[in-house]
Amino acid sequence: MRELTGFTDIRKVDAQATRYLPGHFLTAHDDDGSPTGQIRRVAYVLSLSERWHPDWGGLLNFYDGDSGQIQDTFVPAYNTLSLFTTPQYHAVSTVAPYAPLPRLSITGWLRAD
Ligand SMILES: O=C(O)CCC(=O)C(=O)O
Ligand SMILES: [Fe+2]
Repeated sequence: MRELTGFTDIRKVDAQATRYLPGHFLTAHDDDGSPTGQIRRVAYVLSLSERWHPDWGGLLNFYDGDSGQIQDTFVPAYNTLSLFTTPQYHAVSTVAPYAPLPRLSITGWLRAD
């Protein structure tokens, strides 16, 4: 991961398993860990929902700063690892009431603290 990302000071990784059900969401935030002493170089999302349709929500949207404009979207895709540098504004859109599956993933940060 150091070689892939170019951050040679990465020395640990944390992880959390997440399960978004209909109605779940994550509002815009930038993953800045400095208030708690964490140095988060790269965020990752390992998507584990076996199939997913964008109509079901749960989209990982990236904002252009805090302007509210969406500049990129990652749709959950099974067994796909998404990486992005932090801090960067992003959010997970609300999972639709009719989504037939939970949005499953393992997420965390590659850290230099
Ligand atoms: O689950 C995702 O796609 C992103 C989660 C996230 O942004 C976070 O936990 O900080
Ligand atoms: Fe995040």
